Amino acid sequence: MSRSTFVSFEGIDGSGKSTQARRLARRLEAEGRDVVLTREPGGSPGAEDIRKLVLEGDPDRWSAETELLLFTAARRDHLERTIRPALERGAIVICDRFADSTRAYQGRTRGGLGGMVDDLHALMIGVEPDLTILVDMDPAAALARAEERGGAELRFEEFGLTLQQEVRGFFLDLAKSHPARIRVVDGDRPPEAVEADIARIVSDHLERRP
Ligand SMILES: Nc1ncnc2c1ncn2[C@@H]1O[C@H](COP(=O)(O)OP(=O)(O)OP(=O)(O)O)[C@@H](O)[C@H]1O
Ligand SMILES: Cc1cn([C@H]2C[C@H](O)[C@@H](COP(=O)(O)O)O2)c(=O)[nH]c1=O
Repeated sequence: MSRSTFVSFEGIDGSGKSTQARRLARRLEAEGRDVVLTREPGGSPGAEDIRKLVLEGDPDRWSAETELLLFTAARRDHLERTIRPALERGAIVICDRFADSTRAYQGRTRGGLGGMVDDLHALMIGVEPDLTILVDMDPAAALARAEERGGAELRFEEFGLTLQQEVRGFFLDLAKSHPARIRVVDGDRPPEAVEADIARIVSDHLERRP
């Protein structure tokens, strides 16, 4: 019987995904569980190289289609080298962004390549998280946080608030159509309060898994 679980975090830039993914990993490790904390794009040596190609430098370097292929190539390598081996040994994988980010950014708001995103996912990835935590918050507040943090991704600046609002709306719609997998958490609260909600959702999920 497999005890593996695949949890992803999604949300707009600056919403607190990485903070909460780290907190969840620490909490589960403290319970003595085997946890792999990873991220996308990235999470394997090859995928981290692709991350640099796609996120750094001139944002117009790649067409929308090429960018989609790069994100998909990174995910395939990440899946083969990090996610699948961890799940096969029964670990809990916590991934900061996964395929819902491609659906949002390349599929809708940036690339408008929805059909191609779905086809490539079916052909090359074929895996969905068991549970997705959508950290939801107002984009203006998230931008203020990211600016305070410093070193905000170039992509965030390029997108601007209108696009982040669209991404937020897309994620919320996706959550409505996948209520069993995607759980929405209000990210605009102190980190401890957000963490407590996520801990409750994850521990319910772990108790109920087959
Ligand atoms: N609940 C919170 N309240 C206030 N500040 C927060 C909260 N959660 C995270 N932060 C701070 O906001 C900034 C962005 O957080 P974080 O990097 O976790 O977001 P993210 O969603 O992973 O961002 P990105 O997608 O841009 O990488 C960091 O400086 C972090 O310390
Ligand atoms: C996985 C994935 C990510 N993106 C975008 C979303 C963000 O703007 C950056 C990643 O930055 P983060 O600080 O690591 O959150 O990349 C995307 O457009 N498509 C994807 O599939």
